[in-house]
Amino acid sequence: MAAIMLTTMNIPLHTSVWVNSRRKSWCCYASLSQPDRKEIRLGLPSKGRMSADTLELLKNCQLSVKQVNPRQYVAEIPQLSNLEVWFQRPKDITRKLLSGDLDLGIVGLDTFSEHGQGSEDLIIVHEALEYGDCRLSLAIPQYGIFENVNSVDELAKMPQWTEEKPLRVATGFTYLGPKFMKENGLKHVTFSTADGALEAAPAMGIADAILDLVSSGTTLRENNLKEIKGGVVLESQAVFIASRKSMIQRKGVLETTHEMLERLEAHLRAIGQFTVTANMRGSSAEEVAERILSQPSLMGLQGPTVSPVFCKHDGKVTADYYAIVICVPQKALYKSIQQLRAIGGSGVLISPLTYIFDEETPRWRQLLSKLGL
Ligand SMILES: Nc1ncnc2c1ncn2[C@@H]1O[C@H](COP(=O)(O)OP(=O)(O)OP(=O)(O)O)[C@@H](O)[C@H]1O
Ligand SMILES: O=P(O)(O)OC[C@H]1O[C@H](OP(=O)(O)OP(=O)(O)O)[C@H](O)[C@@H]1O
Ligand SMILES: [Mg+2]
Repeated sequence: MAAIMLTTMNIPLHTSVWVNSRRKSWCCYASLSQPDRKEIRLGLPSKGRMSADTLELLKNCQLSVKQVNPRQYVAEIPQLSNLEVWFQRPKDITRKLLSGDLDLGIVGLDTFSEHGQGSEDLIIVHEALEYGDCRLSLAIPQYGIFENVNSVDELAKMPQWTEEKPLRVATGFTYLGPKFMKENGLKHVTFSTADGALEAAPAMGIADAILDLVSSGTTLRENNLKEIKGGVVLESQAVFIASRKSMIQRKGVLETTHEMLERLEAHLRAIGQFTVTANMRGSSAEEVAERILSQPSLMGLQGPTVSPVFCKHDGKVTADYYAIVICVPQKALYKSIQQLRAIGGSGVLISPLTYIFDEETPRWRQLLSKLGL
């Protein structure tokens, strides 16, 4: 941790550092992009829903975060040299990427969209880390004047909303909320905000509608609220984000981004995929391959690997059997086994795949082109 302590103590004299004891995080109003900082900084969610799943994902990518104790906000990933992990609230991760105090981060797309506010300096490097699924959705009461209102259009057409008496919406999403209402033709709207338990606002008479995150829908139902057609502002899951400036200007950030992206993609691509090996009698590798390719569930990622199994008969080495290896998604597994058997496959072995490394990750190309490189 010596390097990290050095960074903290290296803050220039003109910097004002303030400690917010309630949130136990510190912010730095110094030179925003910190050009002299040598370490690469990755922001990860400090607590809440995203935290454990983020650490689990990185562990599965062989990027385990080493945290000395859970109350410490800084850690490291030994596989990634010169990288500091800073645990922060998701919204602060986005803000600190914008200010240049972090270079990389993992947050929900909802937080990214709300607090990133479309900034060109923030880039989504991987848009689907496959956890933290939820949607930002508009909800209204199931009762009273809303009983027969089931879509945003119907809500917009209600005669009740006027300049003097606008639709009152409670939300923590004060950037995305107004933007969505404007785009959907809701002219007379006012917003109020709160940090949590927004679902109580309509029953308390504070708001007519709420705009909040929904995953199971239980909280809405328990509070007699309903989602409406056209009311989903965005579908969210965890995303890997980076600062454009950092990737271009700060030494090592682009390389670290590449390594993380490769590992993330290799792991995520392998989820739910299995390698299937089997033996098959045949006259040649091509003939066996043709039989396999005649079955729709046996195509594999790039067609089957077919290798001869050599035996010695009467002093002569021949290949009567072929070993085949294919990659099959879990949902097609049983069908694949049936199809393999139908074409003469025997001794079928199945094992889960851990990583699939492609020649080049498709997202890496996209990233380079976004960066103009
Ligand atoms: N049902 C859900 N409700 C809220 N967030 C969800 C839900 N399902 C997934 N998420 C994801 O988890 C994130 C919330 O994580 P967390 O609770 O750590 O932060 P937070 O509540 O925004 O932080 P804070 O406590 O500072 O408000 C959301 O931004 C979203 O991406
Ligand atoms: O659709 P569901 O599965 O019911 O989840 C949605 C609820 O979860 C979140 O609240 P959280 O638990 O973070 O509490 P808070 O609103 O007080 O922050 C969100 O703000 C919703 O209220
Ligand atoms: Mg919360």
